[in-house]
Amino acid sequence: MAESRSPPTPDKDHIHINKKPRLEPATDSDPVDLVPEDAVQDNEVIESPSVPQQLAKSRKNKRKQKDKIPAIESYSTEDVIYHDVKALLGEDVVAKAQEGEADSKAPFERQQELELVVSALSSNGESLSVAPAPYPPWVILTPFGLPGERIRVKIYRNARLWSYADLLEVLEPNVELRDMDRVKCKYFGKCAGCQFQMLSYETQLDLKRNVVVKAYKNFFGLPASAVPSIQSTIGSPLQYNYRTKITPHFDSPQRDLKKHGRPDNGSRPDWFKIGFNVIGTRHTMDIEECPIATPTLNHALGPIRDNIIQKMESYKKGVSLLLRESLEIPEDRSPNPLPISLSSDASVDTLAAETEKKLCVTDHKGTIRERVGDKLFEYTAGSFFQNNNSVLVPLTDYVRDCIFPAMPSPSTPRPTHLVDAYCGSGLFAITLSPHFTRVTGIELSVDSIKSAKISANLNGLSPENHTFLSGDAADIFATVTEFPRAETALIIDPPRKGSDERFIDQLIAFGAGVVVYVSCNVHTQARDVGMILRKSREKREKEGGSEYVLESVRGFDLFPQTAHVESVAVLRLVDVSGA
Ligand SMILES: C[S@@+](CC[C@H](N)C(=O)[O-])C[C@H]1O[C@@H](n2cnc3c(N)ncnc32)[C@H](O)[C@@H]1O
Repeated sequence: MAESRSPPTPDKDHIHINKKPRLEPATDSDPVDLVPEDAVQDNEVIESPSVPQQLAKSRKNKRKQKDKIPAIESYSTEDVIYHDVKALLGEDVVAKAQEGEADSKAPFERQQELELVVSALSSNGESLSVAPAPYPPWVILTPFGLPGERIRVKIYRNARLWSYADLLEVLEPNVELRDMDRVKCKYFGKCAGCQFQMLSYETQLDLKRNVVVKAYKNFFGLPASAVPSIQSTIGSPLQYNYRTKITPHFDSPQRDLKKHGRPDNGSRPDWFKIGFNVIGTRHTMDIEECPIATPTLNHALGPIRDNIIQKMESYKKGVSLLLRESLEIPEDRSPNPLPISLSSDASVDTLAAETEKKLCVTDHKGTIRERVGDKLFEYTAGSFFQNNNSVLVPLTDYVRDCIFPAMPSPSTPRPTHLVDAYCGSGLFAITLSPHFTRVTGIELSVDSIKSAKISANLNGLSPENHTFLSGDAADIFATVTEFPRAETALIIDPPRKGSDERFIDQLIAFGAGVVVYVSCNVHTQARDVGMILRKSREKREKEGGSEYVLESVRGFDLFPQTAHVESVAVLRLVDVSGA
């Protein structure tokens, strides 16, 4: 899951919002080649020149564009798109285009309008369409299009081998996939938060499975035979009203206040927008409610917005707000009593959880209390915690079941010790603690480690058997030398960039019996899992003994209605000598 584990959601944190460039979709790094938004009017009608005219015109800009298009960083969003584009155009075609440097010669002008037929969806959720003849091999990425649909788009940026476009119109919808009656949000199609509201939930889960399949195909680095069949994606119990944290933002109102003043009746002027980004841009759109956020947050949003509008003059800079749901914390800080009906029936749990009083915390330093099954967590509002509470019991139960399979092989020892690397506020360490005699977690954020210790105490876990250390994940191995290695389960849950070689080298040297790798970025997960398997084999070939095998990989849906997928990979140390 992520340093900010969030997928490309409405709440991309930024405090000062002065520039308004175009954004690359779902990028991990800073956007590049940004077009000043003011230059592009959404409803501007551009007359399309003929194809030869367009090609001639674009030649003029070729050199300029090439200089501006940066190299693709491995495992970045662009790298993921590049692999999707390669699959669509064909490796040979791409190699040829790269040889002749045709990959940087975009055949389109910005703002050019085109009609396209969508071929596939990218791993980031945009539609992919191949430019029709006589254009050279080129792909156009457009949000909200679906495979098989005929769409009208407007190009807004060119990259190597592909261009980004806005969707203007769906000319022929794919009625098997698209049902606009499913859409619950009036901002859908413009807001950057959700991509999939028009799809059935089953289709969303299938698409996410496909993202995992492609990630292990493109980024694993070992033969496909080392990857078991990717299992179906496990869904979220709540598919709307699940987000327990949102961060709407607004720009500094000062310039517009000077220019336009404000309405006498104190209402919000049209130019002052409090909300999330318009897709593909850093323009803020005004959002009064967000159907994927919890009712508590939506309820709080209205008064928070009203208050900001009243005090508008006092904001000298843009602000990123924080709205985070919390259980009410008793004055004596005692644990909240368990809901009456915690049971194996998830719907009953949901009802029970709904009976607990919730409130919205807006102070980054405020304390959040959250329940996951029968465990309580306390953490600082501004620090990392998963944003979909409804899926946390299924997720932690699933990780538990992977560690303790229903039918373990007789030669596999039962884990008794748990190491939770990148533990955050101790989600896995604390929820799984009843199944282990010793638990230890490590985490870079001192604040989160403090929270993990507080939460351990809140749940009555003894500090002797439950230790939490702040530091780099790789340092954990030196502190657990007395843990029985074959009986140790290791959970890894790094940020989006994945783990690193130093950690993986020590993981291999330590040799925990089972490793569960949870990740909000399946592409870096695939890379790291490939590295673990390769290094483990090298060690076994040199020293003998056991080697890790990849037992299972499956997606988890932490963010319904968006293209984001969490992935859980399970590796077990097995004696392969007889194999
Ligand atoms: C995706 S979060 C997972 C947290 C936790 N497992 C959970 O689910 O709540 C990743 C965590 O890794 C931490 N982190 C990042 N780099 C790290 C490192 N080198 N060593 C230890 N922790 C790190 C971040 O602070 C963050 O809390």
